[in-house]
Amino acid sequence: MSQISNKEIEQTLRNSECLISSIEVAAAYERLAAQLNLHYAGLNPIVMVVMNGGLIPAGQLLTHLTFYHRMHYIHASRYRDNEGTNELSWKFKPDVDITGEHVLLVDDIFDEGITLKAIVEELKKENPKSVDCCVLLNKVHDRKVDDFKVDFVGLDVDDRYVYGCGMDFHGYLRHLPGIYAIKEDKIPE
Ligand SMILES: O=P(O)(O)OC[C@H]1O[C@H](OP(=O)(O)OP(=O)(O)O)[C@H](O)[C@@H]1O
Ligand code: HPA
Repeated sequence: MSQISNKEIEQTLRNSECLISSIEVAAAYERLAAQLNLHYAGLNPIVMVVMNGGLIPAGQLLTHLTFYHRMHYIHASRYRDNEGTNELSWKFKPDVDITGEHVLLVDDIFDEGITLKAIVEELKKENPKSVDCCVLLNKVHDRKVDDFKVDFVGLDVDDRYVYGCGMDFHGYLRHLPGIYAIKEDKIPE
């Protein structure tokens, strides 16, 4: 992803509105961690971070976990092929044997679900004991992939392009501690 100027980023921040505050996000991590702590108590799972977006949610969640776990990462991204269909491009497949293991995927957002559905399908080929998905955000719309649901959701978010908490605006602003979107009247035509 190519660089954009600091001026453009500052303009973006001025045109942004906060949809979910850092306080609400922090509370969501605590709620999610409480659910995960109940579910995984004694199960000794592998927590697999879906890079890049899952990095910050996982980092925040992991400090609240009370069950023993190992941490790995996976890197896959959606792209549109020449036919306009969504494909998943693998950048890093985990180099860990997950056969017979409980696996918890952690990502930032469940949008259409293309990414997590494809990752889960791929991981299931290795016969893990379980594969579950935890996301900070669920984007609310009716364009989800068929026959797939995530298991642990922090918060619902409106059907807008959002950034912060791991999610990027042209590769930037993943570090923002709340969830932001461009103000409706500032979205370019
Ligand atoms: O539910 P979906 O419609 O599949 O979209 C969600 C996925 O898209 C984003 O990743 P992206 O491929 O943009 O890469 P990134 O993690 O590097 O931002 C996000 O981090 C999720 O993994
Ligand atoms: O709204 C979004 N923001 C950032 N990355 C994303 N990937 C899917 N949806 C989004």
